Formats: sequence, C-alpha cells, structure tokens
Amino acid sequence: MLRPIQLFPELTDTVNVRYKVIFLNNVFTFAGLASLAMSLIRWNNDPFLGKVDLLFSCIAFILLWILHRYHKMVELIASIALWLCFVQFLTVFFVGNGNATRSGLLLLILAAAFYLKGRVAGYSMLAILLSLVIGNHVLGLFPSDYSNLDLLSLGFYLLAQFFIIHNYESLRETQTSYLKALNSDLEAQVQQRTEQLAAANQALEMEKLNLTRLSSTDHLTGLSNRHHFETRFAEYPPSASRKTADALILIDIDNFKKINDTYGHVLGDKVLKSVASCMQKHSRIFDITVRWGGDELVIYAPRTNLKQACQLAEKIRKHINDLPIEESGPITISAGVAVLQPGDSLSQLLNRADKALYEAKQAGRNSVYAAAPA
Ligand SMILES: Nc1nc2c(ncn2[C@@H]2O[C@H](COP(=O)(O)OP(=O)(O)OP(=O)(O)O)[C@@H](O)[C@H]2O)c(=O)[nH]1
Repeated sequence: MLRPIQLFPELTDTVNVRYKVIFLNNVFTFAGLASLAMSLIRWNNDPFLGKVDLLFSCIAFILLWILHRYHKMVELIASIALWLCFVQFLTVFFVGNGNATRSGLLLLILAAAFYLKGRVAGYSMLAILLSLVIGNHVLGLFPSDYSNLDLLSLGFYLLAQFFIIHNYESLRETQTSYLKALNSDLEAQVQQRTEQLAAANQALEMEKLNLTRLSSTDHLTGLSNRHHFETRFAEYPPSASRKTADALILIDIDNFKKINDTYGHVLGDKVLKSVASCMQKHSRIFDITVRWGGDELVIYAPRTNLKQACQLAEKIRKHINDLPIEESGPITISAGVAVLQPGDSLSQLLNRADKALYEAKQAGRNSVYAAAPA
C-alpha cells in the first residue's frame, strides 16, 4: 500500500533541540572564554571586577558542562541562562557609569530571548527592559550617568529590533502556513491518486480473476473445460504410491444428435446444461466435473476405487434420467468407468474409460460399464 509522502515536513523536536544545543554550546564557550580573558586583563587594575569576570567565566563553563551532560533539558538550561544573562546585562548596564555601548548587551539578550523562547518571551522581555530602563531613568532608583539622548537612542534601538524580529517572525509564519497549506493540498492529491491507483489495481485484479475463471471454464455448462483439466492433471499428477487410486467416469448423452435435430439446438443446450448441473449436484465435493467436448462429460473422482466410481456413475445416471425436461422426455446417458493404474497417462486412462463407454453404447445405452483393468 502506498503511503502519502510529506513534502515539507515540519521541524521535528529533535531538530529544534539540536539547533538550540549548538547555539547554547557556542554562547557558553564564547562567554566563558571572553569572561576569562576580561578577568585576566582587569585583575591587576580592579581585582573585584576581575573576580566577578572569573565568576561569570566559571558559571558559563558550568552551564556548558550541564548542557553536554543533560542536553535533553535544553529548554530549562536555556531559560536559566537567559534570565542569568538578563540580570547580569541589566546590572552591567546600570553600573555602567554612562557607558552607552553597554546598552548593546540589552539588544543581544532580547534577540536571544526571541530565538530561544519565542515571540511571547521576546515581547515580555522587551516590555520589562523598556520599563526598567525608562522607569529607572525617570524615577532615579539606581542613579546612572546616561543622558536623556542615550536612553532615547536605546529605546529606539530596542523598538527597531522589535520591529525587525516581529517582521521576520510574521514573514516566517506566513511562509510556514503557506507551505503547510501547499503540503496538505499535495498530500490530498497524492492520497487521491493513491486511492485511484488502488481502485484501478483492484479492478485489474478482478478482471484477471475473471479472465482466469473464463479461460478455465466451459461457458455453456459452467464446468471446467478440457484444457484446464489437462493442465491441472499435468501440473499435479496423482501420486502413484497412494493406496486408493483415482477413477474417471466418461459420460455421453444418448442420442444427443437426435435431440438436437428434433427439438433444435436451443433445447440441446438446455439438456447439456441440465445434465452438467445434475452431475455437479450429485458428485462429491472433491470430484472434478469437466466438459470434455460436445456431449461428452467427465467426472474425475480422486481416491475412488472402481466399485465406488461405478456406484457414483449409476447414481448420476439415475438422477439424469429423472430430470424433468418436458420437451424431450427423459434423458439417458451412457458411462464408462476406469481407474488410474500406476504409470498411467491421462490419455491411457481415458482410452480405457472410452472403451467401457463404447461397450455401454453397444449394449443399448442408458447404462454404466466398468473398464477391464489394464
Ligand atoms: N446443442 C448442442 N449440441 C452440441 C454441442 N456440441 C456438440 N453438439 C452436438 O452433439 C451431437 C453429438 O452427437 P454424437 O455424440 O456424435 O452422437 P449421439 O447422437 O449422441 O449418439 P450416441 O453418442 O451414439 O448416443 C452432435 O450432433 C453435435 O452437433 C453444443 O454445445 N450444443
């Protein structure tokens, strides 16, 4: 069964996690090394800041180790790292003594929040940053040396970054939903084609079965045809080692030509069909009934000895004789019965049955004759 393909598979959780792990891995490594370098540079001039930098470096490397050890918990690690940096960058900004370049840190943390935690977290962090920075400046909680212009510029930068990210996210979402719609449309088409193919296949299978049945069946009587029987016999010859051999009953309708000549071929056909269905009805489930040709019919009776086969033929002869065919009156048949001998071919078996049939005809018809053993 064909399975519809997914043309634009969505990013799986595994892929998302992998990208975040790579991102955090780079961030922690970079932050750890940069803080270590800053610590070494500042240690002599300002041992306190040197120690703070060393502490940050240690935190970054610890987070790096945790990330490697528990990378499946990347969401939690990302949240912790984000809020640690948020606090750290805000602190650096507020104690920055008016050094406006430190405001760049706030832009970094905002971009990271959007990437790691999505739009809602990004917008929330933007709101918190703006209110803290502006609130502090207006209320003067932590006195800082930033000028009004610095704060105004930072507010614009943050808003500009918000617009860029907002636009980018909106575009990405539109593209994603367009691709999803395209994907489901294509999937529906593939599904439809798959169903059509399956239906066509089924129809072909049915047609094949029908053709096989037609090629193995006689269309008038519905019995197996001679070709089919001969093929089956050649493909699966009866085993010679069996205790009871198979028997063959060759049946010929008596004076069938006369029936045709007197009542017409249509009635002749009706007689043939009635005889065939009577044969089928009264033979056993494992017997094979065949229209051999013309008005000659065969019952192949597996695992049946001569006596049993003669009894079967006799029973069928009587039933045929009782068929209620008003136009022609009672129908009689003659039958020759033979049993398969070891090493017999089908034609040898048939020959013996034919000889017995001939004797039945010679003896006045309407009788069953058994062939003498070979
Ligand atoms: N209606 C009809 N007749 C068929 C069909 N096939 C063969 N026949 C006729 O069956 C007749 C067979 O006759 P024979 O078996 O030769 O002789 P018979 O009249 O049956 O005489 P005995 O066999 O000696 O009793 C022929 O007249 C064929 O034309 C068929 O499908 N339908």
